[in-house]
Amino acid sequence: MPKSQPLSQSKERISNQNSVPAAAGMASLSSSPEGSALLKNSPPDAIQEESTTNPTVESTMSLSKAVSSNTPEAEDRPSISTAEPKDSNTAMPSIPKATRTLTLTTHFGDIFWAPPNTVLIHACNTQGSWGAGIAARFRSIYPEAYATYWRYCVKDHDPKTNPVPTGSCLLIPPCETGAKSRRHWIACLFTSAKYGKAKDKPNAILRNTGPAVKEMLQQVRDAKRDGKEIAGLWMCKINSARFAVPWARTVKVLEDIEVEEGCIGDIQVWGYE
Ligand SMILES: Nc1ncnc2c1ncn2[C@@H]1O[C@H](COP(=O)(O)OP(=O)(O)OC[C@H]2O[C@H](OP(=O)(O)O)[C@H](O)[C@@H]2O)[C@@H](O)[C@H]1O
Repeated sequence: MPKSQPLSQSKERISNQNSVPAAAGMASLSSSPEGSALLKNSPPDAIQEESTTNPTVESTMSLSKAVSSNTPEAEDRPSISTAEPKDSNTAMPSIPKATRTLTLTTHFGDIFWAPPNTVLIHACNTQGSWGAGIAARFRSIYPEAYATYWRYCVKDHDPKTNPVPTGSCLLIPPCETGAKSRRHWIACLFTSAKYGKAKDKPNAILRNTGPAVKEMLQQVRDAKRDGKEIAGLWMCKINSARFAVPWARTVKVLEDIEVEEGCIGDIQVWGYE
């Protein structure tokens, strides 16, 4: 396990706009639109229940059940009894699957302690800059992943003419080649177009966060389906420092995200506050 290192809150920005990083294996996974809600077809009288599964951690789980509402009235039924289904089950409406929402557990410590094959999740701008805060730590620990992020933002897209869409995610597989390098996936959530004073407003950052996380969950699911090893999802308190969005507001967005079938539904949040 790597040693704990002090949080980097340096105000200095590492200049990167003018330097082309060393090449690294491209690892962009394609975007897909937001997943559809499982209860889209629920009858209007569906009952919603909310329960907190574990009060000691920040977690929420929503369950929804549907009640039959489309049994035909007696007068609408055909008078010939053979038209009635013999097995009453065949007349039952299909019961929608329960939906679950994302569960967060909070942990005190450094996100870079994660075991191999963990996905480390952080918030990014679309300009190709990991210049400050935890992003600068990512840049120094994972230079080849940084090169992939930079190329995606600046070469595959163009910050001025064809920027990476906010509300999307770039999932970078483990790609460091150094002897001592850590084998981590890195999920870049594009929650703001710009950084510094030009960063998006908190409400826009929050609007971008839900779709970006959903896309990340889908990309992780697809990677697992392709046989890739994913040990779990670890996140820092995204948006909360340089992007200036109170952490509690981001938590609310995260805990409302519906987890699609086959997707990991738990994220460990690591930090020192
Ligand atoms: N080792 C560690 N383990 C666990 N948690 C750690 C940690 N080190 C720091 N934290 C915490 O991680 C949270 C996020 O803090 P950040 O300010 O970095 O990120 P943010 O999401 O608000 O903003 C994104 C923009 O910040 C960057 O820099 P630039 O704008 O480019 O200059 C990017 O490039 C984006 O654009 C805070 O709770 C820190 O305490």
